[in-house]
Amino acid sequence: MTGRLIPREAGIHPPAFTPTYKTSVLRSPQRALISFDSSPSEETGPTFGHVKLGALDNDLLLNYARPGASAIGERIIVHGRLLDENGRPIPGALIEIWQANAGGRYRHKKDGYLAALDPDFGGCGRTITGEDGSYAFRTVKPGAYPWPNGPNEWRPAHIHFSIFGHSFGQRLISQMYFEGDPLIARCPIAQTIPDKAALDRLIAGLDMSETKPMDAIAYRFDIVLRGHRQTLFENRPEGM
Ligand SMILES: O=C(O)c1ccc(O)c(O)c1
Repeated sequence: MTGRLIPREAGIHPPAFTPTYKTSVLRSPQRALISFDSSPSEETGPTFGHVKLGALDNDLLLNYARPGASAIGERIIVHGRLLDENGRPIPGALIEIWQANAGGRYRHKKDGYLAALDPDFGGCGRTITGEDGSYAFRTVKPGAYPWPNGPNEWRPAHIHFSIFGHSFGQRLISQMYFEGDPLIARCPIAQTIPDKAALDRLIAGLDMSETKPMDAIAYRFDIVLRGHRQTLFENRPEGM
């Protein structure tokens, strides 16, 4: 059964044109947006259940490391659940992450930051959500890094997330921040989000219950795919 894609809530998502985040200026549309009804190309999508992931794909501590080695940095577990706007789990969705290393440097040819590359850290991982929508990664806490948006601007520690839900229109790309980081309040990218509660939902909380004693600290990050569902649920009236 297919259903309409529900448009984004404009008041929650950051506006495209935010001059304090300089690169948004050239990237943002110059004309008013036009809305089209969704069609099968948005309402269908790939299914990932058949994709054979590698055993270490969700383990960034080891997936780029030399045999016997492990990435340098604060060892963390990032876990949570992928939910629809009614709080129901979304199973079988592909979650991909990418991030800087513990020193704040990406393994990317365009990243020339002074911090050293870690030979045992690549910075990319992927996983598929379980039946209960749950997912987990093992990684290092990324470092903050400077960027040329202004004379002295630093990105808070963050992990990039891409989520493929059950239709192409259910794609979400976002960033996860860490509880207690004073750079979040100073970040022009995070501060493009007009709604304080919506920004709070991008901040993972320390989760002692999933921490592995003497091994890794855990953060919980639940992801809610709002308003883009393909499948209609029985208790959800059409058009809601
Ligand atoms: O869009 C950008 O310009 C930009 C710059 C630095 C970042 O860390 C980032 O995630 C985006």
